[in-house]
Amino acid sequence: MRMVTSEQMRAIDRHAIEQIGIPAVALMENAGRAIAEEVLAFCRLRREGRLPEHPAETIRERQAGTNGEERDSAQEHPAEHWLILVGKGNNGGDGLVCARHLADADVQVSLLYAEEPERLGGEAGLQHNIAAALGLPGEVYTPGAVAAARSRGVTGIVDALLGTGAKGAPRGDYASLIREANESRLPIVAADIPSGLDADTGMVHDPCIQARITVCLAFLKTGLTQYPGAKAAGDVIVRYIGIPRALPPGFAAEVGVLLTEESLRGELGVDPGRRREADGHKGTYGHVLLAAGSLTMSGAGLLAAKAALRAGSGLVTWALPEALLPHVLGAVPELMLAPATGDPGAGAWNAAAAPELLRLLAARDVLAVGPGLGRFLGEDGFLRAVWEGAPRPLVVDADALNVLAAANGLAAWQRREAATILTPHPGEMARLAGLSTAEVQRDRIGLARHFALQHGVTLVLKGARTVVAAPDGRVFVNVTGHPGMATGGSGDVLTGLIAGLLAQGLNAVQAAAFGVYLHGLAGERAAAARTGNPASLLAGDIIEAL
Ligand SMILES: NC(=O)C1=CN([C@@H]2O[C@H](COP(=O)(O)OP(=O)(O)OC[C@H]3O[C@@H](n4cnc5c(N)ncnc54)[C@H](O)[C@@H]3O)[C@@H](O)[C@H]2O)[C@@H](O)CC1
Ligand SMILES: [K+]
Repeated sequence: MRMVTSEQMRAIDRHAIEQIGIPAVALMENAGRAIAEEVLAFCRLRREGRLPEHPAETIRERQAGTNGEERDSAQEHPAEHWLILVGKGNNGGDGLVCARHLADADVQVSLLYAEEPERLGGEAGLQHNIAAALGLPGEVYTPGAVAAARSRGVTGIVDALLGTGAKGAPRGDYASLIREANESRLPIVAADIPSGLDADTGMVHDPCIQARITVCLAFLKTGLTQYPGAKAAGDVIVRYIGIPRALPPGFAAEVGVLLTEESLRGELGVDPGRRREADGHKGTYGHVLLAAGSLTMSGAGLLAAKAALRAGSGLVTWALPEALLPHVLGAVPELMLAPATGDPGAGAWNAAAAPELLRLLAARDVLAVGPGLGRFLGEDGFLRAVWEGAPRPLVVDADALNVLAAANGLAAWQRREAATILTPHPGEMARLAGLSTAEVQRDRIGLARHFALQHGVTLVLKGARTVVAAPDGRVFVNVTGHPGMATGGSGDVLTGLIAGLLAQGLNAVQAAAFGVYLHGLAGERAAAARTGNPASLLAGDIIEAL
């Protein structure tokens, strides 16, 4: 599934209307009807008592006419009365079309305009005229209007106040309407995006609609994929409105992609089934070299190494401080162990290990460095030697990222010839980019894209809805996984997984994207296989579920 910024959406809209000649009013008609269909689907679930208590914050696409919601009769919605909040732009126009279709399905509707309806222009003005001609009841907002509507028996709200044309935090009566709508505790279906959401970054302004469902029009907006926006959006349903799926020339490489099995096969060219050749042997599937672990964090190395094996890497060699060897010997019998030189006996790394690693790497396909590495004397020289000397794909994680950050970020490091994948969590990203964690989270997609482009690396910015950014500027967002995966060792598993996929010949972007997708999916399966409660998940369970 592709995702666009508001600017990209505007350009795609313009292309559809001006170049292809699809009338804007036809698009608005489809948009409003799609929203009405989703409201009716919601009403049906509620009537049948099948509504989950909370939205699952999922993102899916639904085709017109495939939601099983043909046409509901009055008998089916005897008690439904929806309040439509109408802004003055095209988002409001969508709301007015939606109101008309709901009324036609015998749902009672009331229109609540944020501004004098005479100020609605273009297609939205046209829709106002139609609503007036039909006699749909409407009023202009005055304080307390939502509570008053609720006391008149309103059962749900359509938020058609602000869409992709919104600039900054909602102002004036728009802000008051949003606050009143949230305070009403009525279920809210948002048109295109929740009003108050930054459609590009996922940041929420104060106030922002807290929707139960967001019916996103034409293409998924990137801001709906990132928290806190994803929470404000509730369940996101992307609906086709007649804008051709084929993007205008030059757009294909620009827009982001949501990671699904379909996009893995399509945009990324990955075979998620990972068929192995009948005549393959362990050499066919690559050899990972892992530099990880220290005395108190040997588990990080074990987890990463095991995950690389589970990812399907033919062989895995774990290079580790010599003093660790007796403790981990036999823990994973499939592993090969390479005690690193220069261990002063304390189970810590040493700068002298770098040449040894590079020598080992000559007969291996990929190097992953970082999990449980610890901080040590000469770490900067160690990492720099590896960075500059490794002619194979390199995955940099955890403490190795902190070494990079301490060395003043990537600016002072030469660009590597072979692929480089960095896998920071938001705190590590903040250190790498010289920002605060809050600043990183404010625009995860934008920052990841910029960083990857600037430094020529593949960046995996972890956290809920992990972002993968490619050195050519493409971005991918992952939706698999759950908060139970925020547990010690989970990142080490991801590093091993990505390295294992690289060893099997996937390129850096494929391995990073497929790795985060699989990691989340395995986490979901692991939680389901246990108690179903994600909180009890251990990182090792993710490996077992791979
Ligand atoms: N062809 C198209 O362009 C289509 C657009 N569609 C809808 O149109 C929306 C975009 O419409 P518009 O570009 O007209 O913009 P919006 O409807 O998002 O709102 C823009 C209006 O709100 C006001 N406004 C902006 N920021 C504000 C703020 N912070 N506080 C208060 N008022 C503010 C502006 O004065 C402007 O008139 C989409 O989100 C979608 O819902 C759909 O109808 C499908 C077709
Ligand atoms: K909206």
